[in-house]
Amino acid sequence: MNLSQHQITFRQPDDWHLHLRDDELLNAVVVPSARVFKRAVVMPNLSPPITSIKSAIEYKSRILKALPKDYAFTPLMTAYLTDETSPDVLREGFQEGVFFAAKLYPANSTTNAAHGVSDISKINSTLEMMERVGIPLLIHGEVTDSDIDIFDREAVFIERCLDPLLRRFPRLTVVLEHITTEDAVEYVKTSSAKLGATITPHHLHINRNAMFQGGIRSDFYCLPIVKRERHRLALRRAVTSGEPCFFLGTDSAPHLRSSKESSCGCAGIFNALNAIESYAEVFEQEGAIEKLEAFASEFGPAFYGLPLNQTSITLKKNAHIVPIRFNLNSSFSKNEYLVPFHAGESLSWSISSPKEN
Ligand SMILES: NC(=O)N[C@@H](CC(=O)O)C(=O)O
Ligand SMILES: [Zn+2]
Ligand SMILES: [Zn+2]
Repeated sequence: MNLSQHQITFRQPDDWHLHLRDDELLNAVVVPSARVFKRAVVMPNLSPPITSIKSAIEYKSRILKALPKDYAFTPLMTAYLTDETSPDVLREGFQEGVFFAAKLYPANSTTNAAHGVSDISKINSTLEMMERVGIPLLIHGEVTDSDIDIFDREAVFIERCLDPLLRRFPRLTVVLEHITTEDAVEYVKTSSAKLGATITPHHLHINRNAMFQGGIRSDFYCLPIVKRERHRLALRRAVTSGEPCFFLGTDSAPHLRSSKESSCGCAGIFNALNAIESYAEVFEQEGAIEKLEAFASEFGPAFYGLPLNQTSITLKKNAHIVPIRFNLNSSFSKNEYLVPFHAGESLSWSISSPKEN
């Protein structure tokens, strides 16, 4: 890492949790991610979800086709687990290099999770196979029981589902995605090195007040829902702790304006436009900018046993206002657009294009 007051150059980062969507929206959102990140773990919660080898291969080729020619970007594809997942298909897809990991959405826990797993015991044989073969399990860690308060769903998931799962499958590689609580930070930190966690930029910046600042603000609604201030502070300590179990995953989750501004708005924050700048802001505020590289570019590959990127990126001290809209092309209705995270706010760092070392 080359660090001065005005510029930081560091190993090119990867995004270990990303929603790229499909079709025209994919074409619009892939570029902001691919201009910064070398690799990204692409979430399979499309409609219909990515459950077969064929659909993953086809989706990957649509992603690559949506990239400008000179972009070197590797999408790492995931399989969406359902009650009906065939362990043989998953194993074959992994061994052929199509699937990088499998994603567990508890049924109805989040966007496009209706086909998710209704009860973890239903996928026992799949989990046994994953542990044996070495397929990582990525988890949206929230229970869905209506009697559990939405702010407690992650902590209850850890206690009721994750902890028993890790006891049953101690050699399974597991990532608890987009953690949002002090409880998750403590649990992951004190578990075996087989358990890691991704942390988003937005959960480092906002607490639950943001959703109700002067009115209801659906742009700050995502799942797991943002929590109290003490949880945000615990997450900030986690990312700057230098603990290798915590690594970067933006969970950038674009939804069209009509889906966000609605009486039943979708969960998800589109942060791909300025994700690395957003993380840099946090690390600088915490007086730990020198810890950014390990979190963004080293702990993820180390966790997954992948090579480190040999390219680098440069962030320059260049305060700028984030646009209030990310416009879409004419294939969308003219009322549609995306609102980027930090819309209208000032961020201190700007990225120059990635370059070779
Ligand atoms: N994070 C979100 O609020 N939304 C994600 C789904 C997810 O990651 O849970 C989406 O796909 O929109
Ligand atoms: Zn999720
Ligand atoms: Zn997500």
